[in-house]
Amino acid sequence: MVKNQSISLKNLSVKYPGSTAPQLKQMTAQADSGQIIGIVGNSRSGKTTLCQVLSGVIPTIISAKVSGTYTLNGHSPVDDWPAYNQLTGVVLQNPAGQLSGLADTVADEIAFDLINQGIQEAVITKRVNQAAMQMGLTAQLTQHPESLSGGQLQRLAIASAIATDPQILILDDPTSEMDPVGRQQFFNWLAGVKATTFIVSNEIDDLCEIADLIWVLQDGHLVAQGTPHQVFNHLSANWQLPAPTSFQLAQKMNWRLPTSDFPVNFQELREAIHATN
Ligand SMILES: Nc1ncnc2c1ncn2[C@@H]1O[C@H](COP(=O)(O)OP(=O)(O)OP(=O)(O)O)[C@@H](O)[C@H]1O
Repeated sequence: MVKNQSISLKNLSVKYPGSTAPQLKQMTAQADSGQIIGIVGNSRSGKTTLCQVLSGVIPTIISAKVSGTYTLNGHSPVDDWPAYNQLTGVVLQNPAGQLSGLADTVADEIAFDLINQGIQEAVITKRVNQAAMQMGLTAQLTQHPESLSGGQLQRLAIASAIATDPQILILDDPTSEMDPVGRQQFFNWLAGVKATTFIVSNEIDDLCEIADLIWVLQDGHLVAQGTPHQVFNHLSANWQLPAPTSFQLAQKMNWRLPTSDFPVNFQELREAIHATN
C-alpha cells in the first residue's frame, strides 16, 4: 500500500435508475490525506455525480447503482454511514437547498450540526464564531439565512460544513455565485485548509494555484489525473477545458521552464520568465 494514501477509488461506476449507460465509468484514482483535489470537466461529465458519491448522498439519499469500491480515510458510506458522515463536510450545488429550514439566524444555521452532535454550548459558540469569521460572515450572524445573497449563502453553506471540523471537504462549485473578491478570499482560505478537499470548479487559474491534484472527467470517464502542471501540459482538445492564463501567456511569449514545459501558475510563471531571460 502506498504510504499515507487514504483516498481510494477502484473501478467506481454509478448508474442512475432508468439510464441506459452509467454516468461514472470505472473510475480508479488515489489521493493522500490532506491534499486538495480539483475536479474539472465540461458540462454533464459527471462532476456532481462524483461529489454525490464521495459525500455518500448517493446511494444514501439519491438512489443509483454503485459498483466498484471507494473509501475515504478507510471508511465507506455503504459500510458505515454514520461514521462516514461525521468525517465529511459537504457543500453541494444550490446552497439554499442545503439550509436546515429550522434556523432563524445565520449563527443557528452554522450551529445546527454541532447541536445535533451534542457538543458543549461554549465549544459551539467558539466554532460558530470561528467558521463565520473564516467565511466573512461575522456581521451577518444575527441575520435570517434567507436574507443572504447567493454568494453569502454559499459562504454560509461552507461555514456550516467546516464548523464540525471535518477531515474531508467535498465542495461542488462553491464559488459559482460569489463576487470576484469573495471568490479570491475563498481560494486564499482554502489554500491553508488542512482537510482533504475535493473541489469542483471552473476556476482553472485558482485551482492551479492551490490544488495538489487535478482530476479531469469527460463523459463519466476519469481521463487524466496528476498535478496541475502535469495535466495542463498534456491538455487534450477533447476535454474542452481552457489552459490556465499563466500557460497561455507563457506560450505566446515562449517563456518555458527549464524542462521546456509551460508554467501553470504564478510561481511557475516567475520561474519560466527567470529561466528565459
Ligand atoms: N438524479 C439523476 N438521475 C438521472 N440522471 C442524472 C441525475 N443526475 C445527473 N444525471 C445525469 O448524469 C450525467 C452527469 O451529470 P452531472 O450533473 O454529474 O455532471 P456535471 O459534470 O456535474 O455537469 P454540470 O457541469 O452541467 O453540472 C448527466 O447526463 C445528467 O443528466
